[in-house]
Amino acid sequence: MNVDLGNALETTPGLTEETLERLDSRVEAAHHRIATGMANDEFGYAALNLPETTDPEAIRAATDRFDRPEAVLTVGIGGSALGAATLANALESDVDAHFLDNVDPDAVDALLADLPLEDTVVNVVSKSGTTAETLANFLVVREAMADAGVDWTERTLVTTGQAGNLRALADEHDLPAIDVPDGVPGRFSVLSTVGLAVPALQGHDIEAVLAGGRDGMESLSESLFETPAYAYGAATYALAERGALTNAVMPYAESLETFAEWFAQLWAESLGKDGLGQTPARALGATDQHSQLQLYRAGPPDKLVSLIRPTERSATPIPETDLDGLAYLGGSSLADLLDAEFEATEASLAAAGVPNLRVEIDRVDERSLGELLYAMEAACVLYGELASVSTFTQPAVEWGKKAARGLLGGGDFEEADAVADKRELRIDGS
Ligand SMILES: O=P(O)(O)OC[C@H]1O[C@](O)(CO)[C@@H](O)[C@@H]1O
Repeated sequence: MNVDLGNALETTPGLTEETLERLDSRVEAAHHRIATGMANDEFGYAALNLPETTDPEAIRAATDRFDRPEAVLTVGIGGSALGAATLANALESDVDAHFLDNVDPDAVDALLADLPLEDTVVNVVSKSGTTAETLANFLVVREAMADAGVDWTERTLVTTGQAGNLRALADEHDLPAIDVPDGVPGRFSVLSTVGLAVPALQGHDIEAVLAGGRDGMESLSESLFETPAYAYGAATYALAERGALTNAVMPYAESLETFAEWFAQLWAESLGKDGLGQTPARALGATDQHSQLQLYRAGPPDKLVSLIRPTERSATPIPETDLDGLAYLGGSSLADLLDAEFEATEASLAAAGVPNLRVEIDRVDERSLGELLYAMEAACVLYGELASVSTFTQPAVEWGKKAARGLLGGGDFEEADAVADKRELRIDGS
């Protein structure tokens, strides 16, 4: 993996090599804080030890009993789903992976109607074991299994903490249960039991994913000039300090579209604190050149664009044609076209003075994905150290949870009362 900061120099907002040199002394201090946190397995920093502390055999001990199912349905939300979804949606498998990470009844009903429940493993994941969406969806899925004549206790795998409703359920029904790692917030848990059970069920090489994580771990150093993850974290931080309050993450690979969604939680939930943060916008190349690029290039100078691509991809030749004006495409490949568009978009943004960072991985495979995911986690931790925010907590999400629970009669919460006080200014349509 490599990171190229060249298109963030002399842009608006922009950096200089002197800025980065000065920042590197702060990166050194932040690295020592990170290294100490890792050495002591401190809350949050423990996530950066996962390539070493995750035991693939413990995962396989729980998943191997489900001999190559037709499908895996993960019931979880946020970090309990997005890591596994990133890996499942990036890698090919003949085991279909589905994710219920929302409580939209139409979507849930449609998915359950299509799933071969008799040959589906239901993978219920919740660190806390109390998340309303996850537990509600599980109850609905369990009833659908019963209605289909499927013994849910034979088709359900639980990944959860040592306490909580899911742990109690697993104990009561003797379900295969995998422990979530201690001290690791959900958004940092992809390189653990939380993110790797689905790839294991799909037959992917989870040891290679962890090896990629180790590649990222071994690259950590005292200098941003020697560590791609720190280069990315330091540059995004410094650009935010100069006004780039949006980070448009634009992978040029369909297989990395879900990665942008995973990144969005990691970046927003970790860094959005105390009035600070950098809004992750999800985009996809080349598609969003025909959608959001107009804003990125000609809108307010308040953003950076992260352009991500694999350097190796399949070719898919474009047939020769005598169609007027299109002959130039013939004989090239779709890969040639996509890479040309990547480089053209990069140059277009630079020409307009819009800072953009290039992140390249060798290919979209287990090891490269493991390194990319680890690197972005390390980049996020470094950014949080430089910004002096509490990277590993997410207190702001609790208000809404209490309000929703109160509205459903799940307790007496003043937040629910506040919902009733909503100011109205309605304009009614037809
Ligand atoms: O794994 P759990 O405890 O169900 O939490 C799911 C998600 O909800 C959050 O706690 C936010 O509400 C995320 O941080 C987490 O990834």
